[in-house]
Amino acid sequence: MAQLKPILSHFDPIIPYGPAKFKPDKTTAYRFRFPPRITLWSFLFLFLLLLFFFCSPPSSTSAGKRRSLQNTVFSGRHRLSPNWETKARNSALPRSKSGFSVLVTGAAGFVGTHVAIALKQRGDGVVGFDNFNNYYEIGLKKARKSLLDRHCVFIIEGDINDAALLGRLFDIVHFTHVMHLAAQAGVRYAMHNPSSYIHSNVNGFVTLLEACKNANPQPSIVWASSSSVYGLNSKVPFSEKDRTDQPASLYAATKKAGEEIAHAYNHIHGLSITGLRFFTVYGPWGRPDMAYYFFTKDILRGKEIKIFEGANHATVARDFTYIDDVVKGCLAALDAAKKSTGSGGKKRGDAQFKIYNLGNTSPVPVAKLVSILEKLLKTKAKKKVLPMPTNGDVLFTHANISLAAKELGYKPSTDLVTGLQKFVEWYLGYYGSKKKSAW
Ligand SMILES: O=C(O)[C@H]1O[C@H](OP(=O)(O)OP(=O)(O)OC[C@H]2O[C@@H](n3ccc(=O)[nH]c3=O)[C@H](O)[C@@H]2O)[C@H](O)[C@@H](O)[C@@H]1O
Repeated sequence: MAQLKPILSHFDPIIPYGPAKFKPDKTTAYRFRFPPRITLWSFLFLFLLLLFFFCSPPSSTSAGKRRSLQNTVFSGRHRLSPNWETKARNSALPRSKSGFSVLVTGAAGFVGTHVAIALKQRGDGVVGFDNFNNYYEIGLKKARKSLLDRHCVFIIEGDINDAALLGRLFDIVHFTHVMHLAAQAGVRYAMHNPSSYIHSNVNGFVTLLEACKNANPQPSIVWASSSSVYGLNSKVPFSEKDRTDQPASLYAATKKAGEEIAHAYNHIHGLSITGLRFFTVYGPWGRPDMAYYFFTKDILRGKEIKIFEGANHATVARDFTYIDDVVKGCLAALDAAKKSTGSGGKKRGDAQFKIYNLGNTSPVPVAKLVSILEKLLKTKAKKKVLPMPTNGDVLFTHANISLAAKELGYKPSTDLVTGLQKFVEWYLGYYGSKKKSAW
């Protein structure tokens, strides 16, 4: 019985352990009948059964515990397809012996979809992982999933906070690499839903790193940090050596926290970790919460768009980076990632720790972005110039990419006009083919 107390207390801390001081009121007391003997025996049997269930020792290996997930159809709030394990194993198989086996988190997201397809196309095995949350239209995420299906990339619907599911996944697939792109993105949304940033970018990241740490073999990790970590840094172009201790948004703060957490896991557990600071990535299959995307939608609808400017009419500019260039940077970072050194959750030697900027090195004012869109859409925008709200935005971003160029061979080659042209073509095709007008 001594063992039972803490277990029961876990389930219902209100249940008292000592004899209950239960005083039946008179109305119930007079109706009370002593139960028949058969009922008493049934209760006793049930009680012993429960006692056996709760007191039986837990499986000695974490793998044993996870095995119980094998036949689970639901994990958290997510629905797993009945044969998800077989599908994941198959999808993770590289075409050649030297190919990677990569887990791509956030695979139904913008960058995740592109990276997963690029990896598959070059012969690597890929398993996608995404929680399909409703931060923006789920229909777009489902459409990206269909695209992944067509490229034979299997995607698990799960949350990176689901430690049991991740543990089970790492048991059945020995991933060589993890491309971690699942995150709560968006700079301004952090004002509305701050906890979602902590949930995904801090808790979720730690849960994933724990799973990687415990995996045998440990995978090498490449993950998406953000240009926003430079915050109020005014030294341009932004170099990886510049200060990143002045975040201007909670989003930036959680990405910066991610970089520090990654360092701790690298230092303690021997995980090989590479962080990539993305600079305003745009392109086909992009994110509807980003300015270039909703500007396109609003220009076509004839709806007013707001163009922010700094104090004294200072220009607001971004180092917009085209998706194909970022994908090349991601793949190069995976290729350059050295192996993790830990095993059995313990560090066996120093492991690689890297951070790279992946930008375009040519900032463009937001007003210029709008004029390019106007030309491509052959429609005049209804513009309203407003002071930049103090909700997390920074005035400008500009990447110094010499480190990524030197160590990854990273060389962005798409200018904003070319990239936006590809985006607009995709946008018109995607929403046009849905037969219902998006504008
Ligand atoms: O590079 C990054 O690290 C970040 O890039 C983007 O953040 P942001 O550059 O702010 O991109 P948008 O939200 O698309 O904004 C682009 C520009 O348009 C401006 N803007 C935005 C909205 C608006 O109504 N008007 C307007 O002028 C913003 O001030 C900003 O200068 C992404 O949303 C982040 O998830 C990402 O991490």
